[in-house]
Amino acid sequence: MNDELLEKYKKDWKDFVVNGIINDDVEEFVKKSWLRCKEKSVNYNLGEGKLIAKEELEKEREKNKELISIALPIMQNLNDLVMGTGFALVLTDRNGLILEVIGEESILNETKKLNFVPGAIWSEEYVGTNAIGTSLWENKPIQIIGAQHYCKSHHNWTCSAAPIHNPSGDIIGCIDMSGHSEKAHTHTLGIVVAASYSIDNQLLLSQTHAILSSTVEAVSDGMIIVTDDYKIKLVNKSGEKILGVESDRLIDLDIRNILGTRIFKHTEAFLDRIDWVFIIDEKKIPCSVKVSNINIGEKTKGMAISFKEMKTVQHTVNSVYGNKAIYTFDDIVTNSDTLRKAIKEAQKFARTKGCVLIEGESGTGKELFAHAIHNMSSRSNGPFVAINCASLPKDLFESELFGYEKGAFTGANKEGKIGKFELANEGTIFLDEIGELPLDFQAKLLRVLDDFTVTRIGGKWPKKIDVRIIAATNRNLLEEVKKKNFREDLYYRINVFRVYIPPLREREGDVFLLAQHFLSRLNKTNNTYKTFSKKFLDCLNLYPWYGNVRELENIIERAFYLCESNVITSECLPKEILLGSKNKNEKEDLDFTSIRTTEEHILKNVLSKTGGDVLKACEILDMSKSTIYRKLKLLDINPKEYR
Ligand SMILES: Nc1ncnc2c1ncn2[C@@H]1O[C@H](COP(=O)(O)OP(=O)(O)OP(=O)(O)O)[C@@H](O)[C@H]1O
Repeated sequence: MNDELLEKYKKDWKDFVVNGIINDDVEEFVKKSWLRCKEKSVNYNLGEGKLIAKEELEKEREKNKELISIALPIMQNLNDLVMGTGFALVLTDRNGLILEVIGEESILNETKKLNFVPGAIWSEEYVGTNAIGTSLWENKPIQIIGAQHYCKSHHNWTCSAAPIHNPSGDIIGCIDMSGHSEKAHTHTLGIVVAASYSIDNQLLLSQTHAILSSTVEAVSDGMIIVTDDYKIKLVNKSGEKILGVESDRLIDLDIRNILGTRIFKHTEAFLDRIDWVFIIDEKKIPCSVKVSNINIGEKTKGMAISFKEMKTVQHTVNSVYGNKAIYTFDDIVTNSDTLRKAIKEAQKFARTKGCVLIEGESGTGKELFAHAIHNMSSRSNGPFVAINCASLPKDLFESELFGYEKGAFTGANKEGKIGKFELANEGTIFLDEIGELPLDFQAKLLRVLDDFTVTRIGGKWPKKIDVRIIAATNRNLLEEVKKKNFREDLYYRINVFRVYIPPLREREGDVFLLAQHFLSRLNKTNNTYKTFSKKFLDCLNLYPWYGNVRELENIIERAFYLCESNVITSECLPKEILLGSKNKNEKEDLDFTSIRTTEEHILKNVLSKTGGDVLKACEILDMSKSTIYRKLKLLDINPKEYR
């Protein structure tokens, strides 16, 4: 700095402070600052920074923790560069409070005398025009040389300061470089400006990183970030939970050690989710995985791997579809010794792992038993997936039971579909009406039962499944085996434990007991106190109940709602029950052919009334969908012919 200029500054200062004259060539920002100082009656003979208490300084440093942690390393680098040139580097908060000072010992000893130390406020208000206070006021980089300072004690100094901004653009502090006035150089200001930009950028990066980290932590999926050379750099909390390890153990590990190499060659994994297995400490964790490239410009700099445990996928689908067993053995109402014996046996079987075959006429309670067996088994916390083999179109068997990969066939869901066997993993699959299973599918089912693996349609790898099979039928399966409608090997495979549920007409006392049971349930839900008339109960007792408990349940419900008084009378029974009960003995003597003929007659009649609409026919006949389809098949009736 040339001496002439330093002398000129001194003269300008004297003219202003002593004579009250502002020379025209005084720089604008200096002029404005001097006027502010005068207005605030700053004492130009003082100029020592105002010290705050130690505890207050600690509080302020805590508040500015992030700023200090980012700025300090940058200041230290700068200090190493300018070492020996007689400068001190200072960091302040937004009010000019000094948070950090670094520099050479000799210069720090001098600055101490002016309270140019941590804990001192260097705003214009306390020390007049100076680079720190003035740049914070002006919100721009400022250099103040010699007598441009308002206070006389700073006239041997030169300071250059630049404000620091947070990512929203607010001033949060400033960085300053101070030295003797003869060392003043515009380059010093340039250095300070570069440092403040660098701090601004680091703050922005730190904020972006914080946003990214909390986003990654907020997602419920597991997430792993890897570099382009497969090194793991981040694992979120959900990821740690799914994989059962802390991220410390995974950081810097090659992802291929736990996910294999093949997935990274699989284009599908980059386009969509794919089922894959993590292997950690020899433990296999099947997951649904998606890999996404992290691209910066044209270059791939790493990958983001998101994953869900297959168990969670299975659990979500099961809770949406309500794949749960709701009944227990306590829900089975009976007075019959034979049924009690069946319950005892079923309870024994429930505790084993073997397949159970439940036989009984339609509506006897086979599904109820299946629920109860599942709920008493060790799999009771797992899913219970029921599938009715009679109501499933032949073409859909495989896709429903085994699932399919996306794009496996025309018309398939484009995301692919998880099959019932996979959904039932660690639980039970209930194959109702197994006797209706087409022969070609029986062979496929047998293969599943042999090795407990399933391969989705269009899938490349078989998946191991852990399911218990409960099957039910209202046919005489052994007869079907003899007729070659059912595979003998499959019959013996599923018939490990057999439960036979006797028809309602053979269960003494059950009609009355169940009728009362259904009535109290209805009374409870409707808050009523209805009872049955004696004649009503007599009619029930005389009726043969070929539709079993389901038919009885429907009749009671119908009578309950039809009957307006508190006593349910026989008038609320449908004609066929009244008629049926009158002719019970005759009915029991009917041979199978005559029942078959009657059923055929009724079904055809109803179908012609409903125009071939099977669902409407179900309603009219109080029959389940599966029963009606089974009967239609048995009687060789094609509903389409009635349209
Ligand atoms: N012993 C019982 N106690 C209470 N409710 C019963 C009993 N048996 C059957 N039910 C009820 O009767 C109805 C029919 O039972 P379920 O569906 O289990 O019969 P199913 O033999 O599986 O019939 P289908 O062969 O037509 O599928 C259900 O509402 C069930 O809750």
